[in-house]
This record gives sequence, structure tokens and C-alpha cells, in this order.
Amino acid sequence: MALSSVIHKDTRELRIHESLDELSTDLADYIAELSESCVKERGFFCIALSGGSLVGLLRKICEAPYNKTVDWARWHFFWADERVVSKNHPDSNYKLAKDGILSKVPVIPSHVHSMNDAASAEAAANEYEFTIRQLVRTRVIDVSEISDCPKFDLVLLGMGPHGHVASLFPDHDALNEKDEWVTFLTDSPNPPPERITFTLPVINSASHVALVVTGEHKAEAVKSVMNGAGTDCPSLPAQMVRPTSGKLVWFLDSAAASQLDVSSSS
Ligand SMILES: O=C(O)[C@H](O)[C@@H](O)[C@H](O)[C@H](O)COP(=O)(O)O
Repeated sequence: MALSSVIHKDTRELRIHESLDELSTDLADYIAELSESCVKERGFFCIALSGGSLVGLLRKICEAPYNKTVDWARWHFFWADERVVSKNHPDSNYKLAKDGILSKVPVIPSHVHSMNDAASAEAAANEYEFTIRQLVRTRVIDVSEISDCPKFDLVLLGMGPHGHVASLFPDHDALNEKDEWVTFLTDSPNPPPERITFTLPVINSASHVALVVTGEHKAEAVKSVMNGAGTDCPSLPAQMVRPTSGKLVWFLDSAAASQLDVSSSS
């Protein structure tokens, strides 16, 4: 149960939770409901996620009742970003999701669309974009009515303490990428340096984007993002997450929300 749930003027929703356990349960409810409605409407549920603490917070969706009630066979699983390391490396976002989620629920192996760990960052990014293009063509992934971008049913992101999302870092050129769906970095400010990431046009074309942010060390960045959310010149990558026709929900714990004036923001 959310401690406070606030709808902002710009249709951003904040769900603030007292404990990580409550947040994890609410996140599981949210994903299960979305999955049900997408499967009913389109026959598939296309979910993309990044790495970090977010994956641990997805633990409840792998437990009862969701492990039995969710239609896992209709899920297609993607990564919003990946580190260019082998799939069994501790830094791999694939490994994180495999250990934390995919090893616990019956997603069909051919529906797990991971990035090639045997190619260069550039080649793996191109290959991933090609995979996504094929799935858009066959309408497994929906397509945006506004651009020709893929319209993922849900993109789940964490946020770093300096406001980065996926592998899109403040002041990095990758933020300006408008044409590619998937791009690569060889100079990430956070290790490892080589990464592959969805671009902003893809993130912002999703039907639903959820940012899951916890901990006091993120409170300052959460405040900056919320304060600058309406600005025409956003500087933090998390401020640039503005779905064009989709919905944006922030899942926060009370520590991450501690610098927000929640009462005045509704
Ligand atoms: O591969 C990555 O680096 C992640 O995808 C990244 O975008 C992550 O989500 C944030 O850094 C938040 O991570 P934490 O929640 O662990 O702070």
C-alpha cells in the first residue's frame, strides 16, 4: 500500500512507500496488471529493464501469487541497457536478471532477448536494434503512432545518484541520439566503460515507463529531477524521460522521497 500516491499536473505519478517490501509488492501488482491488460489486448507483454537495485525489487513478481497468475508464456523480455561483459560476469545485467528473475519464472527461453556478449559494443548494439526491428515488424513489439519507434509495453528503469538512467549519463553524447534505437558507449563515466543502451526516443515511445528509485543517497537527484521536470531544457537524463503518449510512474521509498514536498506537488 502506497504511503502517498500523488498525481502531478504533467501526468507523472509518484508512488512513495514506507518500506522496500511494500514497494516491491506494489511494483509486482503494477506489472501483473499491465501484463494482464497487454496480453488481453495484443497477445504479448514486452518488458525491458535496466540493471542495478531495481532487479532485487522485482523479487515479489517471482513469488506467489504472481508466479502462478502471470501469463509468463506471453512475456518477451528485453534489456534497456547492458554492460559489454560476458553473460556470466558479475557486472552483466543479463546475469542479474537471470539470477533474480528469469531463473524463477517460466518465461520462454526464445522470448528472452539478450544482447550478444561475444561482439563489440557497436556490433552488439546494431544486432540488438535489428532484433527489435524484426519484432516490431511482426508486431510482437507494438509500434508508436507518433514515430516509427518500438512501443514497449513497459520500460523499467533505475536512476543513479547523479540522475543517469539506463546507460544514458549526464552531458554524454548518447543523450542526443535521435535516429538509432540502440546505441553504445565506450567511455561510460561509471564502470564498466563499454555499454549498450536504449536511446531516449525508444524509452519515451513506451506505453509505460516506471522509474524505481530507493535510498537516501538518491534523494537529492530525485528532488532535482522533480523540480526540473517541466523545464524546456532538462539537464539530467532522468528529467528527459518524458513518454510522448505513454505513462510515467515513479516508485520511491520514503528515503528517496525525503527531500520532496509531496503535499504541495499534487
Ligand atoms: O547498468 C546500469 O548501470 C544500470 O542499468 C543503471 O542505469 C542503473 O539502473 C542505475 O545505475 C541505478 O542503479 P542502482 O539502483 O543500483 O543505484
